[in-house]
Order: sequence, then structure tokens, then C-alpha cells
Amino acid sequence: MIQLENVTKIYNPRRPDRVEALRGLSLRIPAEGVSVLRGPSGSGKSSLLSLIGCMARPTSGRVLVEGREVSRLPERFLTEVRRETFGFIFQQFNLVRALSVRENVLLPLYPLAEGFSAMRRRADRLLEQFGLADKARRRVATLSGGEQQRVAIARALINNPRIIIADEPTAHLDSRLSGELLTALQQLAAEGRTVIIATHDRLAAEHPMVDRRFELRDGLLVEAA
Ligand SMILES: Nc1ncnc2c1ncn2[C@@H]1O[C@H](COP(=O)(O)OP(=O)(O)OP(=O)(O)O)[C@@H](O)[C@H]1O
Repeated sequence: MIQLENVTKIYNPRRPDRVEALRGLSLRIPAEGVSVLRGPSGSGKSSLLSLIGCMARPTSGRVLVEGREVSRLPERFLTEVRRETFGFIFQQFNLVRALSVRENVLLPLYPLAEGFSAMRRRADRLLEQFGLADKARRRVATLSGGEQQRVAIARALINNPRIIIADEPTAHLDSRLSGELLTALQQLAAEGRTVIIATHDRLAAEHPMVDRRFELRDGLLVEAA
């Protein structure tokens, strides 16, 4: 369960380009199923995801992840919570094109948390699971869109996260790949992981595999269903 209580996020608070991205938002995201945050560009979806994913702290208000208040944690603890708890899938997947498939999957674990050979075995198990075992040494730049998508999912799972955060994961994908990605995310939710997707892609937001939708507008929650 993720709870946000009266959360604000203000960028550049003392400058003329001050932006109030979240304006006192409260929200509860249950641990089960697939939740979608939707809303127009600039409504605050990415800001909200970065608070939930412990990549940033709110200006005011509280963020609780699995009952633990993360909004006040010092940076080094925040990094630890982030690594232990979350897997991230970004728009266009943020894969490093010049690195190999295996190196990309291992990236979230750097700096090395454990022995390299144990990590590599973990990466190879995931590559096997996603049908990429024979491509482990290929550079990502040489893969098809669908293969890159599977590398991105494998990378998000390398630390066995309880919560998957996906920011516009279907942007730049055709409808077949979008459907495959959503099905894969649903599968992760069925395994007991929390899946949170931010999107303004209507097809993704209204896909039948989505369990609940939160609508943002101008930094506020306008609807939850
Ligand atoms: N690092 C930043 N510095 C200054 N302003 C920012 C920063 N990040 C976001 N903003 C501003 O905060 C507001 C909310 O942005 P955010 O990215 O959270 O919205 P979004 O709903 O995810 O938009 P999109 O769908 O276009 O990604 C916007 O006005 C944006 O310009």
C-alpha cells in the first residue's frame, strides 16, 4: 500500500519560474493489481511517480510506502529503499544502446551490491525467462522494439522489487507492443507485485487489465475509480 497525504511539490520555490506541480494531493494505492495515473501533460503524473519511487521528496506532506514514511528519510536511506523496493520502466525504456543486453539488465545493481557472479546468474535467469538468453551479449541497439521492451522489463525485475513503476511505458510503441507490455505488467501484478503506470495514452489507461484509475488535473486528484 502506498499513501500520499496532502502532498505538495514545488519546483524552484524562490525563483520566478516557480512551478507548483502537486498541490495538496492525497491518494491511496492498494498493493494489489495494476493502478493507472492519468491526466493531461503537466498534470503532475511524473512528479507523483518520482515521490512514490523515492527519487525525490515532497515539498510538504507525507509519503508512506508499505507503512513507512519515506518523505523524511535522508538521501542515503532513500537510495536504499529505492533499490530494495522498486523496479522502474521508463518511456523509451532508457536502455543504454551501446551496452549489451546483460549489462543493461544489471545496471540497477551498480555499484555492486553483491558478488558479480551471483548477480550475473540472476540476470541470466531473467533473460532466460524473457526469451533473451541467446541475446545476452548483443548490443541493445541491435534489438527489435519488442526485444528492447523485454530487456526493460527484465531490468526492472533484477532486484526482485515489490513495486513496479512505469512512466509512459507505451509511448512510442505500436498497438501490438503496447498490448504485450500491458499483458506483461498484468502478469507481474498477478505474481503479487504492485504495478503503477503513469500514462496519457487512452488505450493503455482504458485497457481491461487496469484495476483502478486515478485522474490528475493541475496537481490535484480529480477522480479515482
Ligand atoms: N525538474 C523540474 N523543474 C521544474 N519544473 C518541473 C520539473 N519537473 C516537472 N516540472 C513541472 O511540473 C509540472 C508537472 O510536471 P510532470 O512532469 O509531473 O507532469 P506530467 O503529468 O508527468 O506531464 P507529462 O505527461 O507531459 O510527462 C509541469 O508544469 C512541469 O513543467
